[in-house]
Amino acid sequence: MSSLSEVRRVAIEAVVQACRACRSVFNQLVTGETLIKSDRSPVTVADFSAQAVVNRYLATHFPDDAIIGEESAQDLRPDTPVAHTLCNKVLELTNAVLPKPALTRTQLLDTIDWGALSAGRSKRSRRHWTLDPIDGTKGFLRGDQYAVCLALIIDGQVELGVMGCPNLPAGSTATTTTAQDQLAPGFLFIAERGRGAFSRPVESPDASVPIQETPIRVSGNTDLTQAVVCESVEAAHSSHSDAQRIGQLLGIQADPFRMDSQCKYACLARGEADIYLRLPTRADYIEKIWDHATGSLLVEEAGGIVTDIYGKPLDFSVGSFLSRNKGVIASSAQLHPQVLKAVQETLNIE
Ligand SMILES: Nc1ncnc2c1ncn2[C@@H]1O[C@H](COP(=O)(O)O)[C@@H](OP(=O)(O)O)[C@H]1O
Ligand SMILES: [Mg+2]
Ligand SMILES: [Mg+2]
Ligand SMILES: [Mg+2]
Repeated sequence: MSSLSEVRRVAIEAVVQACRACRSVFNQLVTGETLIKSDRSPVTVADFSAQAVVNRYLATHFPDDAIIGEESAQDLRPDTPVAHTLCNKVLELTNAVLPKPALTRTQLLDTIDWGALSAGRSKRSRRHWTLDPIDGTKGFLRGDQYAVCLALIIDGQVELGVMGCPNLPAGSTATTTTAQDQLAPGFLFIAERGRGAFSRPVESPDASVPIQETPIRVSGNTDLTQAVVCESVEAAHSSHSDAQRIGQLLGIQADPFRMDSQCKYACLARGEADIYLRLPTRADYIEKIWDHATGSLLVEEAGGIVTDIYGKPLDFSVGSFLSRNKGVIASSAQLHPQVLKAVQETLNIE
């Protein structure tokens, strides 16, 4: 079994290289490089490539570990010109960042599907990874925020989280990304259970200078009137109207800070926002583990609390879905009881 420091090192390297693949595609994404999945959500060549990159690192270093990743290679496998073009683009992007030897087409497809192809392992193993190769694909397509999110789960608990946020500026709650932000290195966040949460640039502007990690903490603000609430840009992912009513009840003055992806958890963890609300828009939607595993550990290790709208901790022990939870409320430990009370009053939860 590898040491935790080796696991941490590989996870960081995998996320850094996946961020590199995402960045390289962003400025050149053209029609035909995005697909609409059966649930009507988008997926791009960068999502596939980032999943291939991270899975390749994990499969090479930890061949016995199971992986639950968001994407599947199903749409790249058909013997059609569209699938071939897409697959070739993913292959080019992936091989540009992975160490040699280059993957073949078949190896690429099997690497993307590594988690599913080796699913038997997850039943036997106490530990598995979960990966969202691009969380916030809609943000990525708009040129706004997105995050490459990798987490290690052992016995149903998230033990390690690494989040790459290539477009995230330093300490600004601006919702749109400037051309300058896209040129900056962005931020990478690391959380280890019991060992704290840290921030560093995704890459060093100067390869000869070692990258420094800085510990991060949630905000110490206890004045709700001054609190900043963050929520999804997409109203379909979190109810903006319920959040507005909750904000009024709490006396919050500022407009919500809307941002795509788990960058919201990162902004909370580094004290830039005070509250993250993810309020159900449909009774039948169940959150996926890869949308929350990394971000929730980051906030907890930065001193915050993450629960669902019932006040229950997120339960990562039941497969790919957070089927025992509904919505998310995250904030500093001081603010959480008041926020939870306001959420429950507004949503008529007994
Ligand atoms: N009805 C819904 N409610 C909550 N989350 C949803 C949703 N439909 C899709 N999502 C998830 O919302 C994620 C993006 O979150 P956010 O709005 O915070 O950026 C998507 O991740 P991907 O972008 O990885 O597909 C997707 O999994
Ligand atoms: Mg998606
Ligand atoms: Mg996601
Ligand atoms: Mg995704």
